Amino acid sequence: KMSQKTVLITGCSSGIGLAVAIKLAKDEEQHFKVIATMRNLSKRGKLEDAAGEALNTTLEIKQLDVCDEQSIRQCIDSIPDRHIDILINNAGVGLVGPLECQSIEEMHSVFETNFFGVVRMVKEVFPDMKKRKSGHIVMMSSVMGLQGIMFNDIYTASKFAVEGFCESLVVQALKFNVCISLIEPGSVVTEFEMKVYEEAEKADYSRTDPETAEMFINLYLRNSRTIFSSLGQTPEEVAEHTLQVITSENPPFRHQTNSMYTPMTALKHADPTGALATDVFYKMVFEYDRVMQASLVAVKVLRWKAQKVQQGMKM
Ligand SMILES: NC(=O)C1=CN([C@@H]2O[C@H](COP(=O)(O)OP(=O)(O)OC[C@H]3O[C@@H](n4cnc5c(N)ncnc54)[C@H](OP(=O)(O)O)[C@@H]3O)[C@@H](O)[C@H]2O)C=CC1
Ligand SMILES: CC1=C(/C=C/C(C)=C/C=C/C(C)=C/C=O)C(C)(C)CCC1
Repeated sequence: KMSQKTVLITGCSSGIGLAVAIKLAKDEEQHFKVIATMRNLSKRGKLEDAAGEALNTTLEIKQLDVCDEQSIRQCIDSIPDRHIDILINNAGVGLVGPLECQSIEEMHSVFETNFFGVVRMVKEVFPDMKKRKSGHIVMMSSVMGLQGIMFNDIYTASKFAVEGFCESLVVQALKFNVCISLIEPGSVVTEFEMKVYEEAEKADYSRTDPETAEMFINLYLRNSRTIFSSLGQTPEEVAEHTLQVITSENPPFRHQTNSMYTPMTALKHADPTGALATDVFYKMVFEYDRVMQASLVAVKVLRWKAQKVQQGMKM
């Protein structure tokens, strides 16, 4: 029987982090001891409810803010021998909109969480893993860690930073028998989406020109909603992929969870000048808007039908 592995996950108050924590804690063979962390323990209710019997058996909740070195140190020091087998860097925030409407402080805070949050965690955990000659570090990256998407300039840059960081670190890690994996979901239906829309609603569009504001609201936001409702995965689907990655005999360095996004991330490799990727995105946004909307509706219908068939088979 496989021995129990200690898994520390960041950002477990909602969404993907919560789903991964629950998935691993409810593993039938109890392969995992989950340390589900969140920056604000007053938000623990949802995780506790979902955990049920797993709470305080295979799942333990601890405070950890990826932007606060002291809270990271405290949390990890509280773990017996500081022994973490698998670290899942999930905590992250989004930011959408025209650059001119965003303050440098907001941008800093995206990088503090999405990039430096990962760096702080890895800095604290990697040396122990190297000493033990074992361990696995997993990042919740994004397809936006591979391909930029209009009006996600800063968020995309923060995920590219994570990808570059890992690409560099992975070779050293391999020498110490430590694995690194980047999980790259496309759109996932979580509070993430709502949070960025709410921020977008509060934004001051007088700081940009009317044409840009119009593009953001009528092209980006509208298409983005359609994309989430047609291509969006559930956090449980991403959790299933995460389980596959951490239990894999030979864990992949990169893993996309939604094959619908794979062609989009391959464009830059098909044409190193970058013209193909830029051209395809330009056309999708400005010329084939209606074709794209129509095909997304078709995808939605097909997924809905597939779901019905699946439900039918279960009965
Ligand atoms: N939703 C999507 O479409 C996609 C998301 N991702 C990535 O998945 C990850 C999870 O996002 P998702 O579940 O969708 O979004 P949610 O907003 O549902 O969850 C984000 C989590 O991160 C936490 N968090 C934010 N800042 C900090 C911090 N400083 N310290 C600790 N925790 C923090 C939040 O805590 P709090 O409740 O306190 O704010 C929350 O628990 C992110 O890294 C995101 O970039 C990747 C691809 C697609
Ligand atoms: C594909 C695509 C679009 C939007 C994609 C979106 C909105 C993806 C969201 C991904 C997320 C949220 C990843 C999180 O890390 C556009 C620009 C509307 C039109 C062109 C094609």
